[in-house]
Amino acid sequence: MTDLKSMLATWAEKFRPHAEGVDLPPHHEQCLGCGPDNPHGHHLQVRRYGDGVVAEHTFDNRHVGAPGIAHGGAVATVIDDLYGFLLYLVGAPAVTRQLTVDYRAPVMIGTPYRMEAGVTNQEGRKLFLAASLTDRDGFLVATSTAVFVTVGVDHFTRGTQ
Ligand SMILES: CCCCCCCCCC(=O)SCCNC(=O)CCNC(=O)[C@H](O)C(C)(C)COP(=O)(O)OP(=O)(O)OC[C@H]1O[C@@H](n2cnc3c(N)ncnc32)[C@H](O)[C@@H]1OP(=O)(O)O
Repeated sequence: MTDLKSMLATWAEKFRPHAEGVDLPPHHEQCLGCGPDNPHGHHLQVRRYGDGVVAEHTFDNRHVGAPGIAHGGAVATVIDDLYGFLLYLVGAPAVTRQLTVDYRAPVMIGTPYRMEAGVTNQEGRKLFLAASLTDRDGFLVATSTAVFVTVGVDHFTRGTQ
């Protein structure tokens, strides 16, 4: 279980400007999307790309739904986590309030995809986000939108005592 205090201790290093092209730090070691120590996780590696973020990702047999095809929930998980890296650029923690995925074509197991995400609008605490998943030929296989709402540290401490 990730210790909340140690996660918070890393925030100053995370929620700050990051250089273009450099790997962004995982949310925490056990994060389902990006944690390097989670054996069930996706181990997503994400870089800053202009005002957005980008990742190359390949789903494996742990994430299969229909034979040979990534489970839609696994795809949504990775997109949701990709959005979480935009928060470093925004400079504030936030959580997913709404997530939509338009599955335009099957996401194949063992096939590398490029994922991009960016902030389309910000209104008060609301962050409006968008993402896409394309194959090596640039064919669009999925698009997504999300609303994240910024929260204070108390959001993460609630229910942990
Ligand atoms: C940071 C380190 C970790 C990062 C990891 C990132 C990757 C993973 C991301 C996740 O998986 S997060 C986990 C899944 N999400 C949650 O557990 C969130 C559960 N929901 C909540 O805790 C609350 O609903 C939430 C904190 C999001 C909002 O509750 P609040 O009571 O603080 O706010 P409120 O409901 O009043 O909404 C705030 C504003 O957003 C607006 N809003 C809410 N839902 C909306 C929506 N769907 N569309 C547009 N606007 C929306 C709402 O109208 C309002 O606008 P105004 O401020 O203008 O009045």
